[in-house]
Amino acid sequence: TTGESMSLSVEERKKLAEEWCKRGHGKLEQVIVHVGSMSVKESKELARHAAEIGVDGIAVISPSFFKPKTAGALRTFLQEVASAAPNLPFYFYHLPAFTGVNIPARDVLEGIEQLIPSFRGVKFSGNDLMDFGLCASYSQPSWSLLYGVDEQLLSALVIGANGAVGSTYNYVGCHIKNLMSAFENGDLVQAKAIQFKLQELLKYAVQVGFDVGVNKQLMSEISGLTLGPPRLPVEPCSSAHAQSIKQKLISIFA
Ligand SMILES: CC(=O)N[C@@H]([C@@H](O)[C@H](O)[C@H](O)CO)[C@@H](O)CC(=O)C(=O)O
Repeated sequence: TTGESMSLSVEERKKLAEEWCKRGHGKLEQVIVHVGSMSVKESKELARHAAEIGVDGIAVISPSFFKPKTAGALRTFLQEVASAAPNLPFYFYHLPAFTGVNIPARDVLEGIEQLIPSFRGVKFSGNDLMDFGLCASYSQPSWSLLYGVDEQLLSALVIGANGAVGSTYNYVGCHIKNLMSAFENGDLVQAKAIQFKLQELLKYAVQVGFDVGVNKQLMSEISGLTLGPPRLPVEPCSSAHAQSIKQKLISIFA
């Protein structure tokens, strides 16, 4: 997922983007690199680098230390970053739970297509489905509306999401693909059944403790790949903790 890139150094971020491009070639439909940062200068450097290595798009989260006070200020920040890679599809990444920036995404979109000709959509990771609906009705046909609250995906699909990016899709991705296909085929009974399963899993995970460190350990336990510990201040999660969530997942999605 994207948010974790904020804990990496610029050099690490560049290296990671290069590896994703290299290893994703022929396997992934698209590689979209997050280039947001507290420093607009650093963001522009990452955007230029992303263009050089041939990514398919870039996404940007709002700075969160000195927060933009208005939608206009945030748009100007995004415009400045986009100008460093004007030919790359550009996405605004709305992640209020982590940034603490609660400016409605719809306000950020106002007139953005004039300011950023490469603008191609939003990754919307907020809970506010009215704001998401307003983004969907403002959206242009060529834009992607990627929804990022996994437990609410079906509601967002109804309102206009045409894609999904979320942390749990690292291990329930195949079920979520089925949810999306069921929705496209008008099979709401099946779509709801899958959404309810994911909600049940997340209810359990939140009860026992669920954060980025837990999610990372869970990804390791499920994939069998050693992914390493999270970076401080995120605390590592024990194997036993992740295993209990894995067992729940197996029993729910069996
Ligand atoms: C606030 C948050 O962590 N949102 C997640 C969701 O995938 C979330 O983990 C999931 O819906 C469970 O609540 C993603 O949208 C964001 C994310 O994974 C990231 O970029 O780090």
